[in-house]
Amino acid sequence: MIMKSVESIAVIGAGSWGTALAMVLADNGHDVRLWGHKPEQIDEINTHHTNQKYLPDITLPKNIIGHVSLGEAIEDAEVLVLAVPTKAIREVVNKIAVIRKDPMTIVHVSKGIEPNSLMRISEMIEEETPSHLLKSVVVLSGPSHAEEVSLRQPTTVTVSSKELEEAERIQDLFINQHFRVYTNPDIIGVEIGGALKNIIALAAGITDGLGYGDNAKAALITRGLAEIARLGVKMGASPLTFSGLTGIGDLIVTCTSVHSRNWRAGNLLGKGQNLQEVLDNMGMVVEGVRTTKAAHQLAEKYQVTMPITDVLYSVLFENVSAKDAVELLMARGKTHEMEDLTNLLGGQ
Ligand SMILES: NC(=O)C1=CN([C@@H]2O[C@H](COP(=O)(O)OP(=O)(O)OC[C@H]3O[C@@H](n4cnc5c(N)ncnc54)[C@H](OP(=O)(O)O)[C@@H]3O)[C@@H](O)[C@H]2O)C=CC1
Ligand SMILES: O=C(CO)COP(=O)(O)O
Repeated sequence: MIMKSVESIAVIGAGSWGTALAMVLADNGHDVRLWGHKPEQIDEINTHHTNQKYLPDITLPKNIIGHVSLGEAIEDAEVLVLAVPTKAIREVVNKIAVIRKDPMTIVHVSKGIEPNSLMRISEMIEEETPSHLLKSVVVLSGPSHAEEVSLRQPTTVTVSSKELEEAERIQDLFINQHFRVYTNPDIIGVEIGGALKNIIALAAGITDGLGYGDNAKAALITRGLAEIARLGVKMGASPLTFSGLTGIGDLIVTCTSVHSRNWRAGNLLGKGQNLQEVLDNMGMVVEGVRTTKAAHQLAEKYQVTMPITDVLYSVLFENVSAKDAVELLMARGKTHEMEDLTNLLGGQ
């Protein structure tokens, strides 16, 4: 039994992931305030202890208190868990910065890269928060579908921060017998792996939707990992991070699960629906679409070859058909699987 001190924690964003993480923190005995911007949803959370739109048929612990007032939610909470889609991060952090008086630790759990600025989420948070208000930024990431976490099924994640002690402190807040939390000092690798796996999950959904099989999916996962790592290392990440939970781990869970919104969106695209139709019907965030735009720009900036990202970009934004995209990938010029052959051959 792990003994924990009780903290007041504000979870900002009452969608699937914010609600599931609020449950983990509430199970650990913390005083959890869950902020959402829809009064009827917060009323449902406080009255019925449910969040039917995002986690149907799950009963929430009674120590999760819903708030529509951001000021009330973050008051006295030294740790804030940001669980909104990447495109809402700046807006929400701005609102917090206006209200907040004391320094805070922000834990973000979102998986995306901002197009054009090409910033990781921790960088966006740092840019939007006055330095006297920001104690530290921690990212929590890894193979973790909210649907399974809310059922208290075994799950492993990683936390990372520029300050190891802060990551360890957040590890302590979340860890329990169902939810195992590791630390990793490589914040660049953790954020890049979490964001870019959504691109590959969209592609895996597409090949499933087209009727291709396990060979295609295994190819996407392994070659997807290769291009994510290639970019990540150029951006300053450790190559080892991509063989961990936030790299291959998250790729596996997202490319192979019907829980994944990115996989589901890709699947519908593969079956012939158009992007707008798919996104309109999803009702939840599909991060991989914007991140494909950002990764396409990153590949250009860092001069990295990212064939899967490139063909997915052409499907999403240039009207190339899914079937043609797969043919384009298969018809690429021949190449070596491992890029650094000299190292593999022992320096010969
Ligand atoms: N779901 C999962 O299993 C996991 C998700 N993640 C990541 O977590 C992040 C959040 O995803 P998830 O919770 O699943 O997404 P959902 O679509 O389930 O929920 C998003 C929540 O954010 C709210 N929101 C959106 N825009 C704003 C805004 N401008 N201001 C305030 N609230 C806003 C939505 O409100 P509304 O209801 O009004 O739309 C909703 O409550 C994503 O980056 C995702 O990649 C990471 C790991 C697992
Ligand atoms: O990141 C996730 C699981 O680790 C959730 O993926 P989706 O956003 O595709 O549902």
